[in-house]
This record gives sequence, structure tokens and C-alpha cells, in this order.
Amino acid sequence: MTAQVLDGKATAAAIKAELTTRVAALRARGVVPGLGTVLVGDDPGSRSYVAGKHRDCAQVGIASLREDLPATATQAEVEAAVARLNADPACTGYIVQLPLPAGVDTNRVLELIDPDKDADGLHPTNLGRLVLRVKEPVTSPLPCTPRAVIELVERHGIDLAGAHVVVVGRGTTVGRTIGLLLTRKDVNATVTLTHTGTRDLAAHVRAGDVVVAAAGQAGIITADMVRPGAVVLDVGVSRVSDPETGEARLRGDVAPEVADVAGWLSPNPGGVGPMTRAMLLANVVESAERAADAS
Ligand SMILES: Nc1nc2c(c(=O)[nH]1)N[C@@H](CN(C=O)c1ccc(C(=O)N[C@@H](CCC(=O)O)C(=O)O)cc1)CN2
Repeated sequence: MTAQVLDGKATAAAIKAELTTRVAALRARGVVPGLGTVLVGDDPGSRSYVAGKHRDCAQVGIASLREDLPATATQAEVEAAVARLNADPACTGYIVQLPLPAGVDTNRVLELIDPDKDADGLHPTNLGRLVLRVKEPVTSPLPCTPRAVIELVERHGIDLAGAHVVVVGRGTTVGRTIGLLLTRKDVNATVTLTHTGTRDLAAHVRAGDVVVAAAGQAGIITADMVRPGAVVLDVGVSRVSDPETGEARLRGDVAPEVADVAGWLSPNPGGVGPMTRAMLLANVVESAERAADAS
């Protein structure tokens, strides 16, 4: 079997085209959505993701604002950047790029974000809303990567209702939050959350109709662990050095041979990553629409 491709690049492009129309409609009402970013340090991955977010904003007509701080920034300096974006009326939503350098308390920073400007859906108030609203629509931003996974699968015509989804990894941006979305009534999947402490990971993964690999460990999901025909989403990214050239290369959590077994597979790059960026834009547009409708 050769897996069909869950094409994140093409799907994200279609979503961005839809959002461009919605942003134009907001601008016609005098509302200009503005995304802010807080980037601390010079991690090449984080720098490139933030640059991509600003490029996306320019493409769809969202204004963008940057708070770039050095790796030596103190907790107080990071908190001051958050306070500036909270107070800036031109910023309708913003994100703090993760991970933050060691020495900065991530949870403390996330808690200081104005929940109404939380474009990542990672503020405790917004996560709490997601916990409480199982049946009714959620009218607050949703975590971008979990939303990206679900949107990518559904836009390829795959129904998640009743499916057994096995999630590998318990990080803040994906593993801990994706189950909250997948088990909502409108998605109706059943979720197993696995992590580094899980005994016999392979047996759990093999039981999945859908596998979400978000452990950040290159090639952890091998072909023998995947049920033939399963839907596999490769979310994790690791930078590994090429043994021959020594150059840094990006590798996903899913070994290439999984394509011979899976029914559907998201490429990495070109799968969940571009969709994560598209869902961030969707969060910003939806928040601006809600605010405009309320005023
Ligand atoms: N505040 C947040 N921090 C982080 C998040 C997040 O959702 N919010 N997720 C990840 C990083 N991330 C977004 O911030 C992200 C990762 C990857 C991509 C992407 O488009 N990747 C490309 C490949 C890019 C490359 O070649 O380097 C792809 O998959 O095709 C976008 C966003 C952690 N931090």
C-alpha cells in the first residue's frame, strides 16, 4: 500500500484564500485584524516559524506586530512585552512563540496574556472553556496544531466520528490539548494519549485508526507499529545532524516506511505545519469578527 497524501500545503492555501475574503470584509467595516508575536532568543526554528506567521499575515491582509527579545531577556522583560501587546489596540491577537528559553517561566507568561487576545488558545481561561464546552460551539480561540490536525483530516473527507485516535506525546501545544477537541460532540472520536511513560507503545499505536505522532522524537513511529490503512499525522519535528555531511536536517516522528502501510499520511514538511499557521490566522480572523459583531 502507498499512503494517500494529507496535503497540508494545498489545504492551507485554500483556507488562506477563504480568510483573505473575510479579512477584506472586516476591513470594509473599519476593522483591521492585527497579529502580534513575542519571540525570545535566536532558535533558528522559532525564528523561521515567526517569520512565516508574519508572511502569512501579509498575504491575507492581517496587520502584524513584533516583539523580538534577546535570549538573555529576563522574566520581567518578557512580561513587559506581553503587557505592551495586551495594551496595544492595533494588536487584536498575539502569540508567544514556544519554547521559551530556560529560565523564563512559560506558564506564568501564558497566564499573563489577555484571554481575548490569545491567538494560540493556550491561556488557561480558553483551555478551561474548551474543557467546559463539549456540545455547544466554542467561541474562543482553539489551540492551533490540534485544530490543524482535525481540519486537515476532515478536509480530506475522512470522518473522525467513532474513530480511535492514538496520540503520541503530551506537550503543551499538541498532545495535552488535542484530546479536548477530538472528544467534542461535533468530532466524536475516542482518544488514547500515550507518552514516554507508556508501557508497550507499539501495541497502543497499532490499535489506532488514526495516529497523531507529536513526540518530537525522529522516526519513533515505525511501519510495524501502524495498522494497515491507518491515518497517520506526523506532527513532531526534530533537527538531526546528517551523519555524512554533519548538516542539520529536519526529521518528523514518522519513519518513511510508514507510507507503505498507512492509508493516509501527512508529509513532514508540507502537512500539519502549514495547517498550524493557517489555523492561527483563522483564530485571529474569528476573534476580530466576534469583536466586530459585539460592538
Ligand atoms: N506559541 C506557539 N509555539 C509553537 C507552536 C504553536 O502552535 N504556538 N507550534 C510549534 C511551532 N510552529 C508554530 O509556532 C510551527 C511549526 C512548523 C510550521 C511549519 O510550517 N513547518 C513547515 C516546515 C518548516 C521548515 O522547513 O522549517 C512544514 O511543516 O511544512 C509552522 C509552525 C512549536 N511552537
